[in-house]
Amino acid sequence: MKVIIAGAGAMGSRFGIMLHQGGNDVTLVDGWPDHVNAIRNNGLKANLNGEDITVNIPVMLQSEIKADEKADLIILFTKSMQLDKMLQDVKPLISDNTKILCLLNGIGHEDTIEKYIPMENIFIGNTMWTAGLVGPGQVKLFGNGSVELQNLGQDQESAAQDLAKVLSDSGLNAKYSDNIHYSIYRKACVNGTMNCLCSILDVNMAEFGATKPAHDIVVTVVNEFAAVAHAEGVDLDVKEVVEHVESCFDPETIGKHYPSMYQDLINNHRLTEIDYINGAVSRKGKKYNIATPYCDLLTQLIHCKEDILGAK
Ligand SMILES: NC(=O)C1=CN([C@@H]2O[C@H](COP(=O)(O)OP(=O)(O)OC[C@H]3O[C@@H](n4cnc5c(N)ncnc54)[C@H](OP(=O)(O)O)[C@@H]3O)[C@@H](O)[C@H]2O)C=CC1
Ligand SMILES: CC(C)(CO)C(=O)C(=O)O
Repeated sequence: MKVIIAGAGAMGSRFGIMLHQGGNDVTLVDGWPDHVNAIRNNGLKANLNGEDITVNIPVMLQSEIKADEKADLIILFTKSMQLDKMLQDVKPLISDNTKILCLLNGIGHEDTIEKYIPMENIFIGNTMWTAGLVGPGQVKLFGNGSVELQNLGQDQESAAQDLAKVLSDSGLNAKYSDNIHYSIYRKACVNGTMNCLCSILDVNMAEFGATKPAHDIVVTVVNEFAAVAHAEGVDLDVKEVVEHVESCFDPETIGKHYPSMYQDLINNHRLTEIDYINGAVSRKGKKYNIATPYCDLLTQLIHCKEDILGAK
């Protein structure tokens, strides 16, 4: 299958490597010249569960995209803020049959994708895989993960099942979800707690989980997400979601991971996706007249930290 990874940072590199190793014809597309040049000149270097590997995968800058080769599948892995621009740039690679899979963290990306792609070709989901960008052309990948996905268009369930199989055949452990909006809110609860709190407190997920107030904070934030989700017709099982969030504390699984927001803000002084996670819940709370004080404060604290660190 001809797969384009649109946004080949940490996660795009992980999916690119695994799909390439699984026998797919993968091309990476990214907007960061140093990263693209490093991969082109030296291969994509990864520390995969402790083993150093180099993988040679074709790579191009968004500005180098040509219309001569159409993709079967485009996996979107930009940061939320870059999604619209990436969709505009990959247009030449899209035919009537090209499927688009969005696995970004955050809520509401389908509103952006629908502007460019017909509904029957859109598939959305989320992932518990992790990845870290060490520097241009270099990633660190450890632990296990999973993917959940579903079709947005009607009558596309079998296409979504096929897509899950393509990912699973490459070890990505993907499942069809019959209620992807539930799964997306459930994952957003993980990001709405772990990403901002680890960044503010300067800790990894296991270290946050070991603090006494961690459980109460997680419960309060998840309840705010659940209230807003309910107003949108998605009924979260709060107890189950809290358990899912707290499973990330385990140092034997992904507890030692510093969430992607930490990597952006603390390591690289880059702007964060907070407005698509807790910030989205705050905005929706205002729309539905639901109080979301923890999400409001966490969003503002992350914006304070972006200002303090001069994030760009
Ligand atoms: N990392 C993780 O463990 C996980 C991340 N996610 C989600 O996946 C999506 C992609 O995240 P992730 O792979 O972490 O994103 P990355 O920050 O690693 O990469 C995203 C893009 O940011 C740009 N970029 C990153 N670092 C630099 C830098 N130092 N200098 C210049 N440009 C840079 C590059 O694009 P450009 O130059 O075009 O701006 C890159 O394609 C997000 O929605 C994230 O929340 C989901 C699960 C886990
Ligand atoms: C790994 C995980 C689940 C942590 O919140 C994540 O999605 C991220 O790092 O953004």
